[in-house]
Amino acid sequence: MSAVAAELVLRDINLRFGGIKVLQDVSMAVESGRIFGLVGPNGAGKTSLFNCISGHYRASSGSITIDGVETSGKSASQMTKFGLARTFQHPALQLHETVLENVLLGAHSTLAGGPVSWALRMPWTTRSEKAARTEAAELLERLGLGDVADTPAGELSPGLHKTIELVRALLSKPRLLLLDEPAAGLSHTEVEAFIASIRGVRDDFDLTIVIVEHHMGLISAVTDRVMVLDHGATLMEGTAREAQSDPRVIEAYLGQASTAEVSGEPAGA
Ligand SMILES: Nc1ncnc2c1ncn2[C@@H]1O[C@H](COP(=O)(O)OP(=O)(O)OP(=O)(O)O)[C@@H](O)[C@H]1O
Repeated sequence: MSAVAAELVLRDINLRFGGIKVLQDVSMAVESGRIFGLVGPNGAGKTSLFNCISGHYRASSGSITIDGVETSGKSASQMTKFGLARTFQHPALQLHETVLENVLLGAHSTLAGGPVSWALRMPWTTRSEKAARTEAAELLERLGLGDVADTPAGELSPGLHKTIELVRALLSKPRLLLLDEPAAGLSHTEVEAFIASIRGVRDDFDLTIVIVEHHMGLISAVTDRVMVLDHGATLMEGTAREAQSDPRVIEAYLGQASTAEVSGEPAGA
């Protein structure tokens, strides 16, 4: 598989848990190299859709393809081989380990050999691990974490935890990157830094990116297109600007306790 940004196509995705319909006939197409936003009120089904794409959930029906190859039904670890990496709403880090060690957890899918040769520390494994360390250190530098590479992750802010997760995802050399609420818990300055860097990351690493996010300022600044989900179904698709002025979207958000989300104010900044 060539290392070119992936094309992602979803057709009629349905997801049910018992009698609950979490996703209903959701379709979307993300062209290679685009940054695509997935927005909608709380409980709309955004993370569930991510989970279907990343193999953490199995869709009840529908098709998911990456560069035309069917991937629905594949496990999360198999999806890594299709060039997919993701971050989570709540980063799962080893807080006592250093930033570098946490990032290296993302390198296993690209290390030579397997668990047996890693445990026996065979020469090719050691070489590969050394290369991963160098690459991780370079990536940390590139994303502004070079100075804290040897600091325990627990000593850093929640915003920097998100960056560690992003670096970890990039280390697996993805072609398709799913970011689940990258701005949640970030300060205003950290959100601005993320906005300033994400398009460069997309270009430098030749990625297609899908972002779930409530922060409409961020979505407007970085996405090419967005899809709005509500109650598990597609409400509209278009540019972020079109979404923000769409009466259906405004109404869906007005049903929520806070209307700040659609007006572009940061959530929790
Ligand atoms: N494993 C599961 N079992 C049962 N219901 C689930 C499961 N996962 C998600 N759901 C339900 O699916 C619906 C959509 O949840 P989801 O987390 O995908 O929404 P979301 O749009 O990401 O919300 P938020 O913006 O608050 O993160 C919710 O009603 C949720 O309770």
